[in-house]
Amino acid sequence: MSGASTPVRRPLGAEKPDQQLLDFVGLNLQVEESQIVEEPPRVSLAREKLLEEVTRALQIGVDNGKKGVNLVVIGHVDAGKSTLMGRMLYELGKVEEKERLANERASGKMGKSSFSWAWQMDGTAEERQRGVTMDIALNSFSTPHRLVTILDAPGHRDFIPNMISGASQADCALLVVDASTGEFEAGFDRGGQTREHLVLVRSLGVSQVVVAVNKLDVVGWDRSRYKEIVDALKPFLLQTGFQNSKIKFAPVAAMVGVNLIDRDGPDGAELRKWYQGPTLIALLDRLEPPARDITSPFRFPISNVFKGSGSATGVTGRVCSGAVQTGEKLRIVPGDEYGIIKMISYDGDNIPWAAAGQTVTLYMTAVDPIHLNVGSILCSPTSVVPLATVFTATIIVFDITMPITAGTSVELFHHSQDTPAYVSKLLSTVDRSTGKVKKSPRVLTKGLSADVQITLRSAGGTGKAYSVPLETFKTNKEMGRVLIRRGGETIAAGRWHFLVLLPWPLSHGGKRDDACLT
Ligand SMILES: Nc1nc2c(ncn2[C@@H]2O[C@H](COP(=O)(O)OP(=O)(O)OP(=O)(O)O)[C@@H](O)[C@H]2O)c(=O)[nH]1
Repeated sequence: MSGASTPVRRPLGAEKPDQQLLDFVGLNLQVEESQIVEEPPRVSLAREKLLEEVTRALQIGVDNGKKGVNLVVIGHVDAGKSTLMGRMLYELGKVEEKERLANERASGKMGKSSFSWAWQMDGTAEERQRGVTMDIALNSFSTPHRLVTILDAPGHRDFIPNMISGASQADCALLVVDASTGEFEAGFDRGGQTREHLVLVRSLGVSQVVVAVNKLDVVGWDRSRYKEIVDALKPFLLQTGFQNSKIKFAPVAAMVGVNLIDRDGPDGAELRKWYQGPTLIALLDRLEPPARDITSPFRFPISNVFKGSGSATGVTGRVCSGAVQTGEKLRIVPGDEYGIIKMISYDGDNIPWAAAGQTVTLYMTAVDPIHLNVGSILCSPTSVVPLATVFTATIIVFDITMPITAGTSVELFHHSQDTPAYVSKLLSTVDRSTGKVKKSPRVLTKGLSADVQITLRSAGGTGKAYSVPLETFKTNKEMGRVLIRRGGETIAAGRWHFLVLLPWPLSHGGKRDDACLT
């Protein structure tokens, strides 16, 4: 089973290296970390009290009443996603002038000065050398009413698995399109990532989208070009399932910082002649916070793992459901291991608890880091997420050219995990316009809705089938969504309905969701 992404470069709230440990290294007196026995922290609130406090805090919001939202930044390769985010962080005072100058100098030295803003987000040497984002970059900023966690996704089709991992942690999407001649079309045509990203995020439950029509400086702030792009995108967005009221557009130029925070100054003069609408930041400030399922059992799919200080291991992800506090013991699925939360970090601050909808880092102790993997789920020990190897799902087939038949090999994406599988049975199709059901179809073609059975393949040479921690859509929406890919192309999105569970002891605590059969 392969993890979709590499360790996060800049985890929210990542700690500085432990100075005491560094001193020991310097003196050649380093003690084995396993010898340092730390007393794990204890929980401070009873469960009812914790839920009361979480409910109250979420109602009033954090940091002077700000509500948190998770925003995935999507779009075709080179649309300007990282530049937009880098520039926005600077305009919002999240990037020091000296850091900006350092990026400008260093990118200039490499002959890549046009990427100097993107360097704020694209932190690895390889990304900077190639001028492409490869993995999800995490960052955050505040608007007057929102605390926005941003997940800057790669645009290149080779890195779609990383993009899926980012999108599955998001509540809203910021789509960046390149307005320059021919470039919008290249991204929007079949095979471009504009369409694919939009379909993917919508299938993963994202229902709000803000579109930044970028690089308008390149086309001389041509109003008709802006309108042409809005007119082309709007019907597609509606068709993909976004509601009209949840779609917003803003004309911008990320590179020169026009209409991000304001459009004052000479660079914004042309735009001011024909645009009086909101700035990009004003649109982001109105994003609706997600519905938070804090009373369901705790579920936390791990999207990144890194070494924290001392004996703790940092795991980053978005809480799908429930709430936890420091000192709580969590079960790691798959496997039989438990760990204890030593510390919780949100937007760089240590916080006492984390709840559904928040992207946080949990520093886990009392567990060997070998058991903490990208794609694993941390969950409440009293309500363990079941493991499944065969299940049925209702899928919507995307715009494919080669039909799906029984036996088709696929890659199954669930949060940050991709697993080899195959479509073992075609159960039925439903005509989406007439509602007519057809049993046992022979093939599935584009646009169909179908019930299929999916079986995970066996792990290379072991003969033992893979299993994934999942729940039916009815039990937990965020744990019940799946994307199906074949040969680097996303061919369908689905919802789990029925799990054939692994026998005890592999699936401790799991229950058949027979209600979903009806
Ligand atoms: N003229 C102009 N160029 C821009 C603007 N925004 C971005 N660019 C340029 O477009 C190129 C690509 O920008 P990136 O920010 O790396 O694009 P990206 O979408 O993050 O790319 P990937 O993440 O690799 O898909 C860079 O050379 C930027 O300088 C803009 O508003 N105007």
